[in-house]
Amino acid sequence: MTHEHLVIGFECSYTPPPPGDEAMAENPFQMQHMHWLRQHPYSCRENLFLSQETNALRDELLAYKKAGGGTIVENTTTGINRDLPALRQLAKDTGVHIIAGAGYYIDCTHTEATKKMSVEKLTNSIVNEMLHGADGTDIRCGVIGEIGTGWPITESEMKVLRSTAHAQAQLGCPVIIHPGRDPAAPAEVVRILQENGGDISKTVMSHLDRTIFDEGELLEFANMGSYLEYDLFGTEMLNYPFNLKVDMPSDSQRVKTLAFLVKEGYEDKILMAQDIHTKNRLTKFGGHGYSHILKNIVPKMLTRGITQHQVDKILIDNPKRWLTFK
Ligand SMILES: CCC(=O)NCCS(=O)(=O)O
Repeated sequence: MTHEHLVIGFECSYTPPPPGDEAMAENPFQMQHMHWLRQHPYSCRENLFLSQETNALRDELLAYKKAGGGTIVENTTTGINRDLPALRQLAKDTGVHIIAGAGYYIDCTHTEATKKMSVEKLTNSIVNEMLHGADGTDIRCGVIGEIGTGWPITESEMKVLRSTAHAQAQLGCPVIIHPGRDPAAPAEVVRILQENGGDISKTVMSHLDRTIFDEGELLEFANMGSYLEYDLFGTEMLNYPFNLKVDMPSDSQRVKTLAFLVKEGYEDKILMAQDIHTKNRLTKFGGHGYSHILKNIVPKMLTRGITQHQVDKILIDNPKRWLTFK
């Protein structure tokens, strides 16, 4: 899985509940609220602290391993409460390889100190997280990202993008991007990375499921050469609170889009994940858990014209190639 979170505090994305449901914001987390939480995952404060569920996460990772999973890229960057010692402990306890992410999430999580940093300083901080260790530990990150960008891209996000490209040019390492919620956002980020010496063939564009809907626009973007990541498998909701104009696709629609991209020749560029970042998605609380793709989505893909060989490319070969330093 190339885009997951295990230990994350996502309070930056808190969104007030719809009128009439205000009390849900502070309600303790309860099983009887699970349907509501699936529809409004960012409107109950307690749901945003996946980091409180270390024991459940250990069980999740053991179940993931049993389902055939070997590695998880954990994309929690500075701003959303990265906890590298906790990740190291989870990896030791379960034998699942966990690859941590370097760099910074979206603008609203940048501190004043981060906003004041020059591109050179930001580059050095990212390179340091990759080569020597992050957050005062000796734990080195294995990818840059998820690097957070909004729409429009802010000045501070622009500096982080430029420093990401400079760090990638130095290290030959994998990069993963969280684009803004506009169909034009992914291409704009790719252009900025390219102009600053980034390697697009080693860059993942995340969250395409909620970003590009038109097939022509998708092919145009695919042609720019990044990996194309569909990473919200398991998330089905009526009203997507971060952009009410967007209809969040179902898992069946996601599989249809993957089959389309495979038919168009992009099987070497597709990546998949579940981007779990709230508590309600854990199996402990009746959610789909980290094994959803392996257990439920792969069998569906095989019934929709995607071969086992192509599934292996998407789940094994493509992640391996992306994660290998040049
Ligand atoms: C930290 C998790 C994250 O950024 N997830 C993306 C959610 S969405 O923007 O695709 O809704």
